[in-house]
Amino acid sequence: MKEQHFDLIVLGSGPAGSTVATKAVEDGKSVAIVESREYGGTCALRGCNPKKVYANAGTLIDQVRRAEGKLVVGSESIRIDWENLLRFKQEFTQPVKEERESSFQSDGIATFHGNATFTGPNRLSTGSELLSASRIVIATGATPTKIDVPGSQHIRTSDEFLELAKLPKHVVFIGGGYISMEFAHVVARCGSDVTIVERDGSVLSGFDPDLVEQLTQYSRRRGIQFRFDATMTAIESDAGGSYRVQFEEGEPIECGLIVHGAGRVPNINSLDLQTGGIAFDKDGITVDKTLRSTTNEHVFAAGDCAASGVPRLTPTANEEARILVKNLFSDQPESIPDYGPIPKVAFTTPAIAAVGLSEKDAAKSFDIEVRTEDSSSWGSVRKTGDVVAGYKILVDKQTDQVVGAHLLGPGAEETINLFALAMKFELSATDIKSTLFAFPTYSSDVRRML
Ligand SMILES: Cc1cc2nc3c(=O)[nH]c(=O)nc-3n(C[C@H](O)[C@H](O)[C@H](O)COP(=O)(O)OP(=O)(O)OC[C@H]3O[C@@H](n4cnc5c(N)ncnc54)[C@H](O)[C@@H]3O)c2cc1C
Ligand SMILES: NC(=O)c1ccc[n+]([C@@H]2O[C@H](COP(=O)([O-])OP(=O)(O)OC[C@H]3O[C@@H](n4cnc5c(N)ncnc54)[C@H](O)[C@@H]3O)[C@@H](O)[C@H]2O)c1
Repeated sequence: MKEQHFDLIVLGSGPAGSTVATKAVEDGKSVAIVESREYGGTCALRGCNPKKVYANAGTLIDQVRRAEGKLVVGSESIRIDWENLLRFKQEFTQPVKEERESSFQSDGIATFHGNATFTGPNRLSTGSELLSASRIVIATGATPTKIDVPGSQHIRTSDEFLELAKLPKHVVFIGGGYISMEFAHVVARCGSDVTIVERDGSVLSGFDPDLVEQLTQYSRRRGIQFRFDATMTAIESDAGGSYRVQFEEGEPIECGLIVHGAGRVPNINSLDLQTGGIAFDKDGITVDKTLRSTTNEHVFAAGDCAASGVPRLTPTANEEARILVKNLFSDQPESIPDYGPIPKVAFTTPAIAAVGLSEKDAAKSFDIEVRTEDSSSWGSVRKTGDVVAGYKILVDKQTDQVVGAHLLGPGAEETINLFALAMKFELSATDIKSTLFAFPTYSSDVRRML
């Protein structure tokens, strides 16, 4: 088989890989991209975007039901039609699958299909082609962590959940992180029973514990059940298509579907990194600050598969790709990602959001003032019907700067970006409070929070 040579080969066509390939070809490099599944990556096909279609349905139903007898009447007849929702979601994902590869090709990028594996420090096989390049970027994303219990083959991934044609009567989510909480809020609004099984004592560990507790109570009122401190021991299936989840302690749970929400790990196992001389550990490909492999000068990594120490999210993948392109062909790579404070949002209904330090970490480094309140009774929130809301803003007393912002409630997913902006550009709490915001909006509540 004849080997094809390029200036750059990119592995993976998610946010990180796509940005790198497109920018490098604009800079006049010969570029190839290899994708093992459909072109488009997780965010566009199996993550952020399709997930948000589902979350929007949950939020819409919730808004209408909460507004019953106040803003609207007759909401009892409104429901989510799962098959219809699936079709609507496919309107967003289907064109990506079809258009992304042809868009690369029209940009002059050579596209390959297959699971890339290293056959040398700068050589790869796609299974049917041999490729080499002076630079290789690994952007292969993340994959669900292995759950090691008998019967684990019955656990469906989030990819499969997003393609589900019919929603069963009872869904169990394993793990209480982003994926489970976001999907559970939709499933509950569809009228199915939902149980979240979490090995720790609470859900959403990256968010403010007090706001998480408020959200957990509210989720219970919306029909979501929680099984905390749970150790799953086995999954049994019966011929009728139902499952029984067994635990070390407590009653088993019968259900029609079990979904994986127990975390994702770098998707690097099938790359044969040893043959490529590329160091890695459980956090992913070992990279220096410029995102170059610490052991192979031809190789860089970005996004979910790189051990860059930041949350595995689309904005961080994009930032890494932007920086990595500057370093790829430089004799002395020196650009480093400017992540700034990274906002995080779980798209539950309502959303929970955070940026900057947690209260615990902030108290270690600063003399902080904690401004916090249950804001469920504030006018902006009450106008939408009965819902939960709260905030916790951490202000450094010495500089008057916000070092952490934590929000729960309607609009939290948007308002958190104001705090990210203010923190990145070191505005003081007084600066933010002195800014006029359009009223009545959720963001105008920020002045009251400060
Ligand atoms: C259900 C879900 C919801 C999410 N929601 C959000 C959200 O709301 N906001 C947010 O910021 N983030 C969200 N994320 C995370 C976000 O999707 C990822 O952080 C982001 O996609 C990472 O981009 P990436 O380019 O590193 O990897 P990916 O987008 O995962 O792309 C990697 C690509 O590499 C391909 N690949 C893998 N191995 C090989 C190989 N050996 N050879 C060739 N190709 C290979 C894969 O098929 C894939 O297409 C969500 C994730 C999931 C699963
Ligand atoms: N809105 C968003 O930005 C968003 C949404 C979805 C996914 N994501 C990304 O995808 C990643 C994966 O999401 P996720 O929800 O799978 O993971 P997660 O890391 O958010 O949460 C995993 C949870 O599962 C628990 N757990 C692990 N093993 C378990 C077991 N055997 N039994 C019971 N509980 C167990 C953990 O204690 C943890 O609470 C996220 O970390 C994030 O990077 C982001």
